[in-house]
Amino acid sequence: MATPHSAGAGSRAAAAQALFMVLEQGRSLSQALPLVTSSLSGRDRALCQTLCYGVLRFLPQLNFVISHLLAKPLKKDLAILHSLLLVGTYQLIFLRTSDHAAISATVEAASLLQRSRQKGLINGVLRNVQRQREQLEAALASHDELQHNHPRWLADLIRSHYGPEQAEAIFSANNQQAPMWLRINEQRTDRAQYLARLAEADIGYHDESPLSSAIQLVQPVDVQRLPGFAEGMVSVQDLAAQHAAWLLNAAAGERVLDCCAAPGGKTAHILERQPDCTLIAVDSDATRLQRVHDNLQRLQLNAEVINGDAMQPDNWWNGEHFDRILLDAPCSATGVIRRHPDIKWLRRSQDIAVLAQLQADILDTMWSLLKPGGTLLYATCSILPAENSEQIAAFMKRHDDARQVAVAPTGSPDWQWLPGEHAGDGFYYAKLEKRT
Ligand SMILES: C[S@@+](CC[C@H](N)C(=O)[O-])C[C@H]1O[C@@H](n2cnc3c(N)ncnc32)[C@H](O)[C@@H]1O
Repeated sequence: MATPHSAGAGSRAAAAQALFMVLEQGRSLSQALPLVTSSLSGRDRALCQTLCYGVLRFLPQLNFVISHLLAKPLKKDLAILHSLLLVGTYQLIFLRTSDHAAISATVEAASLLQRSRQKGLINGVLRNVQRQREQLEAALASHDELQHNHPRWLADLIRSHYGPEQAEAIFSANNQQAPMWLRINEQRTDRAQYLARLAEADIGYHDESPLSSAIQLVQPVDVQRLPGFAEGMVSVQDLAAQHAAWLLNAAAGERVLDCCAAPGGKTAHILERQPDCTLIAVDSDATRLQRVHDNLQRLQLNAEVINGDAMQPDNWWNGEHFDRILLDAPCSATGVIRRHPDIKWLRRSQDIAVLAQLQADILDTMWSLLKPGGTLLYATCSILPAENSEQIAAFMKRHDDARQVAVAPTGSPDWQWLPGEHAGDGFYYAKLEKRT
């Protein structure tokens, strides 16, 4: 990574590099960002992150503007400059950074990216964005299909299931910055005490919450600023995700399996709610499992953590059936696009059927590990019916020993939570009981 030599140029160059990795190499933004920001100051790192999230939220509109202003598309070997133009255009149209700062730092970033010869091109396009801003904004507003900023296949899928009005609300929620939700460790503190500590630390919060454990902050803050974070008083976890442990409702003395557990947000919450159960946490990704260990250690909780494939239980299961199983299945993550806007551009339409098959296979395997009378909670952070309601309907047809139990406050047997609802992420829950 080049070192910054003009105010803010480093953050623009790093953002272009991260976007290149996402858009051209198919890496996730959370993998790409640490690779390009290590030499940046805290402020530049934050700006780089803002630029990447913003560009990925509004990519189709930014591409429209750039294609309007370039005589012909850039050659493949100049793709990094396309990313840099996205960064510059985003600042001028969406961030309203001062034009001078946005243009000069972005042009300077071309040198950091070893593309000094193309500084004139970057400068020319960005000056045209500046000059033609009003016409460009009017052109953007007149294109209906550019408004949602989602890939066509995903927009069509969401519209076909939810209808045009609800689809618009989903698109809009997906393109907004997600709020920060805290989960207090109710073994160590209670809501009133922790709210008082937040007030002392001058961290703003919203009073209302559907769960005693969940607190929505007014503004995201660095976790290190959260009172008692290092001592395990509190974790960061979305409101919708916090419902998993409440719905699973493990009792003292029960054997509980958290399948697909990493990085361990729900594992820890199950234990915070019920420290006297025997909890086994399984995940096939050894790297992500390290975070389960870290979380449990920070929160001073105990679980048996196993690196194993959910579909090969013979390799890790001792044959004792479980009273409760949480299956937080691998999924399209279409419910958490507001936290991971790269999902829109990394996911392909053909992935959905593959994921649905994987979920069905894991679900069937987990069902065989459940005691008669036991409960399995199926969860995804998806909003697509193929992974959710249709998945469970197909499961019910395959298993005549299964019964669906009310899971939503409405008494409904499944719960599709949409992004932005109660300020939470998009999530799905279904609770299945095994007949005795
Ligand atoms: C949605 S994430 C789980 C999030 C986690 N429950 C939490 O709350 O922090 C899905 C997880 O499934 C794991 N996974 C995918 N395929 C698996 C398999 N065949 N066996 C076990 N784990 C698997 C992935 O490694 C990933 O960590």
